[in-house]
Amino acid sequence: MIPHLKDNRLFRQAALVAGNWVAPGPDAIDVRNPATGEIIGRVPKLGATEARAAIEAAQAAQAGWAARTAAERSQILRRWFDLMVANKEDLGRILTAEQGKPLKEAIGEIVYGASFIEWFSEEARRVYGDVIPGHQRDKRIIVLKQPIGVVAAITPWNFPNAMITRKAGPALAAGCAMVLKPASQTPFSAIALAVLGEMAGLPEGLFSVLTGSAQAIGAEMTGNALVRKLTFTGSTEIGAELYRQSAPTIKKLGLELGGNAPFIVFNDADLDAAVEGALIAKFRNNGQTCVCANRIYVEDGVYEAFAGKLRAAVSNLKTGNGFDEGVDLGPLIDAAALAKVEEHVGDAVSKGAKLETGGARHKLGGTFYEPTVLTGVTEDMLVAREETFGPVAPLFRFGGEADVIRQANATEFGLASYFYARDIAKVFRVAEALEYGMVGVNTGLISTAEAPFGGVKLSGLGREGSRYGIEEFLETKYLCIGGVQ
Ligand SMILES: NC(=O)c1ccc[n+]([C@@H]2O[C@H](COP(=O)([O-])OP(=O)(O)OC[C@H]3O[C@@H](n4cnc5c(N)ncnc54)[C@H](O)[C@@H]3O)[C@@H](O)[C@H]2O)c1
Ligand SMILES: O=C[C@H](O)CS(=O)(=O)O
Repeated sequence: MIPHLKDNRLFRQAALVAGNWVAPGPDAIDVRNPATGEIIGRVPKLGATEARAAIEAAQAAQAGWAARTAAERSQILRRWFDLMVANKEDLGRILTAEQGKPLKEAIGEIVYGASFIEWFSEEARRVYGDVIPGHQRDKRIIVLKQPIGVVAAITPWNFPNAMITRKAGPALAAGCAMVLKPASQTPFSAIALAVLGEMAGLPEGLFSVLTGSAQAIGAEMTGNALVRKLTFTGSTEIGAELYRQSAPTIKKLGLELGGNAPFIVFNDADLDAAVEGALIAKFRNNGQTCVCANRIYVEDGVYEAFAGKLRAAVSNLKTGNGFDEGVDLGPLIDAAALAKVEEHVGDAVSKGAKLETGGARHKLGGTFYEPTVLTGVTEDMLVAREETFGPVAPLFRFGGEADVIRQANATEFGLASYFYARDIAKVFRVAEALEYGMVGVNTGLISTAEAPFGGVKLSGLGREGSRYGIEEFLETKYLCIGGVQ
């Protein structure tokens, strides 16, 4: 159970399948608090049969949902948003219990996640088509935008609320239905969203939440022809597998995948602002975000000054249980995540990097790790090539713009990137040269519902959020009307 909830209806140990709540069976999945290892609850282990039932119910519900006016859909989404905000403390407590991030940060994610429902409750009423001048005297050309239909969504553990609403918001606003499989580590945030969705008036069967076997549920989602769009957020490896599985039914795909973000500090940067930006871009969610600064490049002229400021700031970060007052960094999600962080730090130090602060498991034990700053990092180290996904800030030195652009782009990923500089000509040159879907200029926090979130290369396909985000859930139909004399 989750202590101190104001409304215990939000913590439900069940999955929502085709409008029915399904309780855990004998093969239930245990969900643990990553900070303590304690079991906080259990969810049913569902598979292809339940996924198929949910998809068929979604197909049936979607037609009626799409037939409603845009204003009617907008009003229900707005109620969903209002309920999320009204219950943000409870939703935050559920999120901290299953994911580990500090409660203040978890509530921040609820507000951020709710903003996608708010944004797309507004976009719902602005899905416009076109009327195009005919190519012949008797022809009229009309372009319609129509909902793609049944959408399958698979989401990760690191943002167990916002990665769902960033998909459900535009999908439902467009008139689609959704079958969701959340991460098994963090199902209760998704279930709480479904509870609030029912309260808001989402029709039965329109939104299902399936907990259980990722492979079995995923195979049904990718193989079932009724599913016309698959939207996935997670690792590039799994995203590529789902891409392959979806090919026989030619589904529309949305892939929000891994990252390897460079964070560049030029000689003319505001160093204090750059340190503040690095703290956010590197240590938000304990370094477990896809847009985290994975490589920090600092120009020769300010390297020592920046390294000293960052070391001092990181040394003040407090690691602990997300429910405890004043905690900045929670636990890593599991032992595998801890092992990867240790591997990256050990590899860097063995190849000559210097530990400025941290660099070891935290005295709290479990999956807690000390916030770490490394200097003297070079391109041959693992941290240069792989997504660390933990509280490790590796500082590379560079000399000159061309050098750092080459280093920054030397990766198969292309999600987020950041740089600090004040010369306006340099700002435009560097922003245009970086091969990424998103560029933060003099800021370390770029994620917002107003902007198109997404990447290039192995970081994925499509965009989420902004006016572009709803297009991902629409089909374009062209009418050619003849005989109009
Ligand atoms: N681009 C983004 O917006 C974004 C956001 C968050 C996380 N991520 C990326 O996700 C990764 C970390 O998250 P993760 O560990 O949950 O990723 P993951 O790929 O292991 O899991 C993501 C989701 O896919 C499911 N899954 C796993 N194997 C599957 C299969 N064979 N078939 C169907 N579903 C399957 C999981 O249960 C989970 O729900 C990192 O690489 C991170 O960069 C990207
Ligand atoms: O992990 C990456 C998510 O997209 C989190 S956020 O959108 O950057 O907050």
